[in-house]
Amino acid sequence: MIVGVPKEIKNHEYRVGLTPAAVQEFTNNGHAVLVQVNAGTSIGFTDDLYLAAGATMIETPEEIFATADMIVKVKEPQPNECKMLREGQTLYTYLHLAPDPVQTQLLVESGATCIAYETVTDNRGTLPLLAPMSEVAGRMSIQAGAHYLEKANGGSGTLLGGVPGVAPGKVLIIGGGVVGLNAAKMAMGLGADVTILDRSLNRLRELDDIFEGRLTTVFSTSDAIDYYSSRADLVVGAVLVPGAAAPKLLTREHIKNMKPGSVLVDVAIDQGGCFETSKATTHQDPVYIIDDVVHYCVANMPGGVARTSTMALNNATLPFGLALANKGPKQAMLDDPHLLNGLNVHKGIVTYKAVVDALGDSLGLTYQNAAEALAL
Ligand SMILES: NC(=O)C1=CN([C@@H]2O[C@H](COP(=O)(O)OP(=O)(O)OC[C@H]3O[C@@H](n4cnc5c(N)ncnc54)[C@H](O)[C@@H]3O)[C@@H](O)[C@H]2O)C=CC1
Ligand SMILES: CC(=O)C(=O)O
Ligand SMILES: [Mg+2]
Repeated sequence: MIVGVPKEIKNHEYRVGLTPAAVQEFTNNGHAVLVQVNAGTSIGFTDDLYLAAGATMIETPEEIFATADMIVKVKEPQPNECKMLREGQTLYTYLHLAPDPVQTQLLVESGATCIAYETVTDNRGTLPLLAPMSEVAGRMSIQAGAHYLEKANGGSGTLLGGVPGVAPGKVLIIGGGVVGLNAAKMAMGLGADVTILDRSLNRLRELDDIFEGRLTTVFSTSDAIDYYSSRADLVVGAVLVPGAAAPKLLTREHIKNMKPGSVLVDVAIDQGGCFETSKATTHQDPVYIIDDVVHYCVANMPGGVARTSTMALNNATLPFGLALANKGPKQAMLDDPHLLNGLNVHKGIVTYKAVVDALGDSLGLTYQNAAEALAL
C-alpha cells in the first residue's frame, strides 16, 4: 500500500507520524512511503534519513492526501486535513473525538476509515498507543507545574522539594493511571509531598506497593477533592474514561478555595479536561489565570519534547501500523479485536460508543458496532 506522512500542523507540534526507522520497516515490507519535505527536520529526522530508509519526499500535504491509502499522523487532523480525507482511505492517529464535535462531523463527512490511537486496547486492559504519550505528559506535568510555581511565572513562589527546614510543596494527582504514575515518579523524585486520588481501589493498592507507602493514596470522592485541593500547591488532572469526555471533577468552587498562586496542570484536556475552568491552550501560550490559580492546559504536551515522544510513539504504533498495511485495514481489524477497538469512524458511521454518547444528540449520530460497520 501507499503510506503517507504529512508534516504536523498543530501549534508547536514537531512530532512526526513515522520515524526513519519505522519507514524502513514499511519499505522492507514492500510498501511505498510518502513523507512531506521537512516533516521531521526540526527534531533531527532529516529528509536524507527518510530517503535512505526508502521514502519518497513530497512537497505538499495535498499530494500526500490525494495519493496515500493510509495517512499516519500524530495529532488529530485539523479541519483542512479532514477535508482532504476520502472514503477508502485510512487515517491512523490520535483523534480524541468525544469533546470535539467539529472534527467528528468532518470525519463522518469524509467517509474515511479513522482509527484512534487512544482507544486501541491490549490484553492487560490498558491503552498501548496512549501509554507512551501519557508517560511523557505525566513526567512533563511536574516540570511544567514546578516552572509555573515560580513567582516570575505567576505562581506562589513555592519550591516543590522544599529545603531542609522548610516543608516541601504539596502535589495532588487526580487519576492514578499512566499519567498519574509518571507524574508521581517525577514529583517524588523532586521530594514533593504527593497524594494520588483514583476511583480504582486496585490501582491505589498497586501505587501503594510501587512507592512502598511513600505517597498518600486516597479513594476519589468530591469530599476528598475538596480537602486535598484546598491544601495543594500543584494539582495534576490525569483521569480518563476511555474515549469519553473527561468528568469535571474539580469545580469552580474548589478552585476558588485553592491557595493563591497554586497551579493546575490539566493533562486530561485532550478529552475535554477534568477541571471546570479548563480550556485548551498551546505551547506558545500555555497558561492563563482564574481566581489566582495558574491553569496549564496544553493539549499536545508531548509535542514539547518531540524527539523523545516521536520515538516512544513509534515503538507502540509500528506493529499495528504494519498489520494495517500488510493485511489491509479491514482484515487487520477483523483479525485483532484490540485494533478493532481503535476504529472510531468508518464510511460515515461512528463506531465508538462513548463518542456517540457524548455527541450523538447534537450531531444526530447513531452508533454501529465496529465489526458490523466494517462489513458494509
Ligand atoms: N495533554 C496531553 O498532551 C496528553 C494527554 N493525555 C491524556 O491524559 C489522560 C489520562 O491518560 P492515562 O493516564 O493514560 O489514562 P489511564 O487510563 O492510564 O488512567 C486514568 C485513571 O483515571 C482513573 N479515573 C477515572 N475516573 C476517575 C475519577 N472520577 N476519579 C479519579 N480517578 C478516576 C482511572 O481509574 C485510571 O486509573 C487521558 O485523557 C489522556 O488522553 C495523555 C497524553 C498526552
Ligand atoms: C495523547 C495526545 O493527545 C498527545 O500525545 O498529543
Ligand atoms: Mg483563590
